[in-house]
Amino acid sequence: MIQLFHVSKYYDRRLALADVTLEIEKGEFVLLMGASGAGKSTLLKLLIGAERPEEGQILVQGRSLSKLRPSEIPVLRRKIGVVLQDFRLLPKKTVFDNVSLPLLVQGASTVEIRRKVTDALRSVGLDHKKDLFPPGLSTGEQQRICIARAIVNGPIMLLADEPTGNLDPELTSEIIELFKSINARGTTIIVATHDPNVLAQVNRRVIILDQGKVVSREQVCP
Ligand SMILES: Nc1ncnc2c1ncn2[C@@H]1O[C@H](COP(=O)(O)OP(=O)(O)OP(=O)(O)O)[C@@H](O)[C@H]1O
Repeated sequence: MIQLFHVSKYYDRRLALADVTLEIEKGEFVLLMGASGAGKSTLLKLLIGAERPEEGQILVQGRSLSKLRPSEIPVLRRKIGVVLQDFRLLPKKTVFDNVSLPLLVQGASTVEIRRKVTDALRSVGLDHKKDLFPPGLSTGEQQRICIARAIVNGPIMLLADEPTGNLDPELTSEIIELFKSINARGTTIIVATHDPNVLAQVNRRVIILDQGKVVSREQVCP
């Protein structure tokens, strides 16, 4: 699904990722851990084509990202759902409209939008809140809406950057359970976090970054 070969990324002359080589299989649920500044977000940005490496090669489904034409980047993005710590929901749009945004951008039909948004909202258990506005929802619910928005396109992989950063341990558990159920349906999931609560609940492979280098890529437990 994802292969990185000797990938290095610099911001100006500052090294953010150093000679990273790793592989993530289809259907894996991987945690990306490391201290602040270790390079977790940078790695996720490289995978969605938001940043480009100065050295090395990144393949997603066997295709080299460096060989994608600019017009192909949006096609790649459609295959990848992204969940961030700060929700970035539009406060004046309903839950339904927020989740439908990625489909609207692609010019999906009204019928397709209704079907896919309803499915995504059901997956996160919030279809009954579709007509509400984000400020009227709890923090955990807002994060679940973000997850619905990220999966509405049926992505091949879901990348989450500190998705539980604003949540208490109970809500963190809810979100992790949701990721597990999405992963069980076949979506590859990569979660960047330094939250030990996430590590405690996700007994899967952990890739640890330290100052831009991969220092461990253990299979913690199947
Ligand atoms: N746009 C940028 N311009 C310059 N330097 C950057 C930029 N983005 C990240 N960096 C630097 O690159 C390094 C890696 O940052 P990155 O955000 O990937 O780390 P992180 O592990 O995600 O950290 P955090 O957990 O705090 O989000 C850091 O030294 C950071 O200061």
